[in-house]
Amino acid sequence: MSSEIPASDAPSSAPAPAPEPSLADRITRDEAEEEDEEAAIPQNDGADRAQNGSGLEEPEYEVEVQLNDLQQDPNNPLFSIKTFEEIPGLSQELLKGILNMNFRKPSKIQERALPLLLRDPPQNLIGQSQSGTGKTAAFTLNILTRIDISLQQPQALVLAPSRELARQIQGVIKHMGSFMPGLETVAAIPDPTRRGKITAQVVVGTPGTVQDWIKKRVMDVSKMKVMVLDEADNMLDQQGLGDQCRRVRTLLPRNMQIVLFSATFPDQVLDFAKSFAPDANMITLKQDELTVEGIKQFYFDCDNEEAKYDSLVKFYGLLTINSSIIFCKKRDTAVEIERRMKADGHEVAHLSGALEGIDRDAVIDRFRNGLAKVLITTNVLARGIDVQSVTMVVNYDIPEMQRGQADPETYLHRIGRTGRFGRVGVAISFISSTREHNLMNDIVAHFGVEMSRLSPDNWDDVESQVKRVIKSGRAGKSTKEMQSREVEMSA
Ligand SMILES: Nc1ncnc2c1ncn2[C@@H]1O[C@H](COP(=O)(O)OP(=O)(O)OP(=O)(O)O)[C@@H](O)[C@H]1O
Repeated sequence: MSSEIPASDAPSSAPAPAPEPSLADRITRDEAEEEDEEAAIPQNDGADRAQNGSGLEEPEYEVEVQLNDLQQDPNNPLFSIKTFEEIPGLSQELLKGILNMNFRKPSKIQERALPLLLRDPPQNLIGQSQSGTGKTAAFTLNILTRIDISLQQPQALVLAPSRELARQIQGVIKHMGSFMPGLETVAAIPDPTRRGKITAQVVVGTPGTVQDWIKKRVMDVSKMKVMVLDEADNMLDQQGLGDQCRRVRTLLPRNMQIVLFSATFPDQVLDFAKSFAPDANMITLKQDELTVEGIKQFYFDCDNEEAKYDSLVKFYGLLTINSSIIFCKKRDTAVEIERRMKADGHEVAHLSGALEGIDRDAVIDRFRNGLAKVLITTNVLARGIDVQSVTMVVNYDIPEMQRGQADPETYLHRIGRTGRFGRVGVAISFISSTREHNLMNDIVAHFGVEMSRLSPDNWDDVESQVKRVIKSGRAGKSTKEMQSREVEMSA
C-alpha cells in the first residue's frame, strides 16, 4: 500500500524515470576496508543498566516484545511450525548453545534454510529474509555442524562488508558454539599485532584481509568446506567488494558449499549471485515483502539544511529514546554533527572510516554496552549491525547512489538497525529540499511502504506520534492484519 509523500515543494510533473542504476553507483561499500584488530564482542545485555551517555534521560517506558505472539502468527517472518529440536542434524551441543542464547523457536528463515543447508551432500543456498530475522544463526548453525573440531585448521569462511559486522558475527559464532570445546574462531580484519598461522576452524573477515592472509600463507585453505557471504548483494557488487570476493573464491577449494544471505537481492545482482553459488536452493522474498512491520517510518519535513540540524537537536531534547543511530551520507557530515551536538551539550559518539580501526572498535563496543546512546555514522554501519536496544534510526540524509538516484536497498538496511526480531522501532528521514522529497518518493514507491509526515511546525504532534509508536510496543499494522507473506522456495 503505497502512500505518496505530499511534497509541498515538489515539482508538479513527475520526474522522468531514472535509468536502472548500475551496481557501480551504490555507495554502500565506502569504508568497508578500514578495519583493525580482533576482539571479543560483548553481547548487548548492558544497555538498560548503563548510564545514558547522550545526556538524555533514561527511557520512561519499556517496550515488551511478545515474541511468542509473533512466532505464532503464520504471516510473520518470525513464525515457524517446528522447534530447533525438530530440525534434523543439530547436535546436543548446538541445541544447548541455542538455549543459552535464549532462542526458543526458529524464525521462518531458520526453519526453512536449515534443512536445506544441512543436507548431505552439501548444497549451495541463496537466502533472503527481512532484516533482524536471524540469518546469522542460520548460517552459523550450518557451519558449526559441518566443521571438524579435532582439526585445528580453517574449515569455514564468512565474509562481511565491515570490521564491525565481522566482529559481531564472530561473537555470535563463539556464543552459539560455547558448548563445543576446542572451537576456535578468528576475525580476519587488519591487526598489526597478529602473528603466526591461523588454527581457528572458523574465520570471519572482510575480503581484503582474507585475501591477504591466504596470499601470505598465514591461512591454509586446503580444508575449507563452507563459504558464507553475509550481506551478499553488497559483497557481490562488481565494482567494489565483488572483485575481492571473487578473487578470494578463486583461492579456495573448488568443491565448497557456498551460502549467500541478505535482506535484499536486487535483480541486477541476483544473476551474479546465481553464478557465484551455482545450482543454489533459493529462498527469496517479493519486493513488497521486504519491509519490517515493526518499524514505523516517518519523514521530517524541514525548510532547509540548517533547519534539519535544528530539528534534529530539538527532537533529541524532546524525546526520551533508548539507543539510536543517525546515518549521514558523508563522513564529514557525521563528524560535523557530532561536533555540533557535543557543543550543544549532547553526549554522542561518531563512527566512520575517518577513525582508526581500533578506535572504531572502542566506539561500537561502547554503543553496544549502552555507554554511548547516540551513534552518528555513515553507510559503513548500514548493514547487519545488531544492537537490540536501538529504538530509533535517523536518516539525516536520504541514501542515494553515486549518480544521485535513490538507494532503496541502503534505506532498508539502515532502518533495519531497529525493530530487530519483533521489536518496535522508529525510522525518521529528514528532508529539506525538492530533490530529497523526490528521492524519498522513489523509496516509498519502490517498497510500497507507508510513511507519516512530521513537521517542525508542530512539535506536540511530533512528540505524540513518535511516543505513540514506542509506547504501544507496536508499529503500523498489527501482525494479524498483515497481509499474507509468501516465501518462495525451490529446493
Ligand atoms: N530464533 C531466535 N529466537 C530469538 N531471537 C533470535 C532468534 N534468531 C535470531 N535471534 C536474534 O535476532 C536478532 C537479529 O538476528 P540477526 O542479526 O541474525 O538478523 P539478520 O537477519 O542477519 O539481520 P540483518 O539483515 O539486519 O543482518 C539477534 O539479536 C539474534 O540474537
